[in-house]
Amino acid sequence: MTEETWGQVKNELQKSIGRSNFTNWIEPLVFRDLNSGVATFNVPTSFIGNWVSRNFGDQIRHHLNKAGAPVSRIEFVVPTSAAPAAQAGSKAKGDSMVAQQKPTSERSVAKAASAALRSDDSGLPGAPLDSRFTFDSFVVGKPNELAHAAARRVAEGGPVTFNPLFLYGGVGLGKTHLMHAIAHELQTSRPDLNVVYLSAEQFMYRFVQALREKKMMDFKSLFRAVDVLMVDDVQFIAGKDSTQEEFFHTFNALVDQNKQIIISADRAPGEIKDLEERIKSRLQSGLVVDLHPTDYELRLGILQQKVEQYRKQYPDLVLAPGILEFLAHRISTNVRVLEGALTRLFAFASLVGREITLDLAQDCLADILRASDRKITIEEIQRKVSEHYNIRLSEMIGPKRARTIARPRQVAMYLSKQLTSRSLPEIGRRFGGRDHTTVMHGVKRIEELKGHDHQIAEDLELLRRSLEA
Ligand SMILES: Nc1ncnc2c1ncn2[C@@H]1O[C@H](COP(=O)(O)OP(=O)(O)OP(=O)(O)O)[C@@H](O)[C@H]1O
Repeated sequence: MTEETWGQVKNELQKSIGRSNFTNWIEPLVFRDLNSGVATFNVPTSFIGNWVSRNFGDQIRHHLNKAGAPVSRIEFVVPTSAAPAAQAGSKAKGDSMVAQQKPTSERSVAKAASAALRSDDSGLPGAPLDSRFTFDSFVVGKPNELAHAAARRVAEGGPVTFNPLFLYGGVGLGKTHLMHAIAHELQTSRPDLNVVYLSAEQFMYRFVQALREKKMMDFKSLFRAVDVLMVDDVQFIAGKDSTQEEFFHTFNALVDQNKQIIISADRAPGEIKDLEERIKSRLQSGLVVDLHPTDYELRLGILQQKVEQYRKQYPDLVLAPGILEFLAHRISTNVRVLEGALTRLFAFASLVGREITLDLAQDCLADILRASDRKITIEEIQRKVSEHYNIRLSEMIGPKRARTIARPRQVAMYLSKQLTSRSLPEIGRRFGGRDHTTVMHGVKRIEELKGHDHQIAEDLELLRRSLEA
């Protein structure tokens, strides 16, 4: 990749993210080199690197690939001579921040936070939205239909019926996408509303900054003037006592004014460790919906949609039959990985000017395919089995011995033994600390039943297929 390509990409980025974002976040990046698919940029501070990685990483990669640079990952490096600055937290989506600097001081957190506050034109506390995350580009399938329907309802901007809307699910399953989609929709249909989206991490930075600069009143009034507040990845504030406290007050103030709140996390409120009980119960008081792991059909739908998008720019793209089915089958980790695989495949094919065949896909995605080799977890088994028999997950691992609970529990134990490499004691531990002999007994019982009880045999087959999908 040349300086010129980066120049072109910068022009594209300016169009898609707006001038202010561009000046704050993209202009400070200095292209260093491109090696084995990794594009490296110098950044003045790790805060900027983390922010860019989180908020614009996918877009930068997308435009680089479009401009013909085969980039699968982006790294941001703070040159050692640069002054130490803030660490914006460790979570960088896909792309990474290579920190070559001293640890964070509180002062630098405050500095970083003030950069964050300046990040939008309006002076409001929101973070930038990704223009690609809309309802139109969100593919709906069984695993996410409820979350999608709830998000749609909130996006209508009508009277607040459930508050908060709490969306949870594993990495890369579309929580951020749905939240941005709600924000886009509301910005168009209800421009009068003050809609604010930010991550829990950003909430904390702003809070810390306000404390240090003795501007708590400003902070409070800024957040209390919001009509719709969306906080992404709320698990981040677990264990951070004063941030939790402030979050709780903000939350209550907004709910009291009947303002809509939307929260996301990687797990259900009750399962977030080190989160105060009163916050957990507040978070549970509205509608809690989860995004289930993708199934084969949803993955295929997402891939088809991405190809359609891509075809608009590259009408000559030739895909051999069965490629998308192959990818949907083999890459079941998360949607981000699936998208990354497709982007890499397109970039590679356009670089070498070849049709995308199964061989090419296997070759160019070998590492992703290896890493995605399906690993079924006991938690997934417990969840699927509870759903199948319509019992609660807590009952599955709880003490009840009634047949209606004990049988599904034994089925889940049996499947855990069959489909994972966990030992009997390990399985016992995951089932509410049961002894390995209990697990052994459960597994044997199901083996026996399977031989003559058709219903059980059918249940097992169905569950196995859905777990391996
Ligand atoms: N149903 C879907 N249709 C289309 N794209 C999707 C869908 N689900 C996820 N994606 C895409 O997958 C990528 C990851 O999604 P997103 O960032 O929303 O995940 P997340 O649940 O917020 O993950 P994390 O826990 O890492 O924050 C995005 O590019 C998003 O557009």
